[in-house]
Amino acid sequence: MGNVALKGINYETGNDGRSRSLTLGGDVPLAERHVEEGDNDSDDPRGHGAPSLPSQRVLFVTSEIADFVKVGGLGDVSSALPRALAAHHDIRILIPAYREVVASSREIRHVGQLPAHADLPACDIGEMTCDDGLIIYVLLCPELYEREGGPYGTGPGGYGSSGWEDNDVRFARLSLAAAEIGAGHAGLDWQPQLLHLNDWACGLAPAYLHWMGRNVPSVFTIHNLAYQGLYDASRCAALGIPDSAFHIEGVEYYGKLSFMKAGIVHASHVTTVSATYAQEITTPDFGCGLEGLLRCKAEQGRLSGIPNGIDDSWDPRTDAHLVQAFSSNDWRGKRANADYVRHRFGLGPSAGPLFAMVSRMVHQKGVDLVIDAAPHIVQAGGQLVFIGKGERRVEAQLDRLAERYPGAVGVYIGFDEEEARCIYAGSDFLLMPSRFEPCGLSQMYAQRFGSLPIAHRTGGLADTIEDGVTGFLFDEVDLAGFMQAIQQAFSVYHSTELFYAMRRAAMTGRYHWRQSIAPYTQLYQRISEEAGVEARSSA
Ligand SMILES: Nc1ncnc2c1ncn2[C@@H]1O[C@H](COP(=O)(O)OP(=O)(O)O[C@H]2O[C@H](CO)[C@@H](O)[C@H](O)[C@H]2O)[C@@H](O)[C@H]1O
Repeated sequence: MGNVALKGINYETGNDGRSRSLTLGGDVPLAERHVEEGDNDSDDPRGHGAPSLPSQRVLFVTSEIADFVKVGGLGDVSSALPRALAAHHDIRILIPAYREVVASSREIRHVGQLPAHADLPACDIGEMTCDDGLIIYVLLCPELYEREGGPYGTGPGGYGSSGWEDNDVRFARLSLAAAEIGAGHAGLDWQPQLLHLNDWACGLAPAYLHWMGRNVPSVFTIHNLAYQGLYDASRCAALGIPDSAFHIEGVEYYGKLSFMKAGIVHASHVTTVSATYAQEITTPDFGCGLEGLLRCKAEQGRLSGIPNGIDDSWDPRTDAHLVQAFSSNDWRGKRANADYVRHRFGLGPSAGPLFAMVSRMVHQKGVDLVIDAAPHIVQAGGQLVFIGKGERRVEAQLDRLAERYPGAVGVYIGFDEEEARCIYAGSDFLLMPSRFEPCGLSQMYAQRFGSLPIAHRTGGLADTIEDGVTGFLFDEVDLAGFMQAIQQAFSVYHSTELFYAMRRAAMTGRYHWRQSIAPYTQLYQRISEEAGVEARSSA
């Protein structure tokens, strides 16, 4: 057995070359992990401790889904979470019929129709069935959704509401369609018992149900509170929002109409995607002006955090996107991916660590800090690759960085899932100094692929990274704090045994969607029972 230590962490190597354990301070086990390949998933398809509660008919409403259109993490969640929940529920999805959806080779059967309402046009509902049986309802309205460009606009809008000029109409139409399906008004032969709505683009759905006088329970999940869907108050009439709703207890946010606030106010329950972010958004630093309302929801027991997971496709042993598969028993594939990434990004061969950033390039993600840290990383013998899309100014800064450090910094401005997977697989460290991070999927993907995240201790990053065990966390979002964590990463990198122990620990992270089935099932059950009680008492 070997034994090395860094900052209070003792590391023991097992004789069999497979079992490892990490302890803090040498005494108290912080995380004892027996690293066996393949032990990270439960055999129980219904999930860890999934309760034997009744199955529900759920309509999962989203503005992006990785099967067709993905801007960021919401696309991944929309593709994976309903599939995990389908083990226990009759769950179907509603998305706008974007150009990519209509152009896909899947058959779309027309199954429903919705009339115009205020300035929201009439539309049809199509149904498509995925290979795995998942049913997706698509909202057919070519004038709103069939366009060249992203789901929110052509620019660096991210989840923003300010991309396409008619985004208020586009996503009010989606919200109203969800409400109409929920109310049984769409002519479908299927009616959900509850709606599961995601982010600002679906925020008006529970509000429309409320204005219709329909008691359909709903979960509203906040993936990112910073994007709120704010519009001029004068747009209310066009969107079919009653005048009486425009007040501080309703959809008004400092004189504007807020889709996000509508969802929070009117949904039966609000969730967000990690326990820490659920707490953070009740404070002024993270609440984006909605902290008072969210605190109130929390006090009523109507705000909770259910962490995201990752799906089976993120497995370095089987991922066909990788240059070569690998596992914690065989690192040759990891090295082959690193060679590919270095070549692909024009970097020279190096014995130093490869740092990566895979991200929407926006202020939230702290890319400015990474740009400031880059010269220090290069000077210390590291290399850096960036893949991302976002604010034009940031993209230009990244291009300049690559020009300044040829052979040491590589940049790809764009979105490419396959390259992103190779980068997770090939890199040694993932940089994620996010100012806030509701959950974050990238750090989980990186861990799974043996790349240690270096991240700000916030939101889901704080919940999914064990500092010094499965990655590195720093407390203040400033260059000094970030650099300290980077320096720690360098010293771990040069302490080979510890580095490989951390890699192995990171790769066994138990972040699977199956773990979300039980908490969502309990929540669905609770809000359905409450809605039933309410209906009986008002009958
Ligand atoms: N250029 C590129 N090419 C290819 N892939 C790229 C890419 N840029 C980013 N990605 C991918 O986009 C996804 C990003 O997901 P994250 O959850 O990390 O952040 P995001 O801020 O988008 O999500 C928001 O919603 C999710 C879901 O709830 C929360 O986890 C998160 O905290 C919140 O900010 C990952 O799958 C990543 O690999």
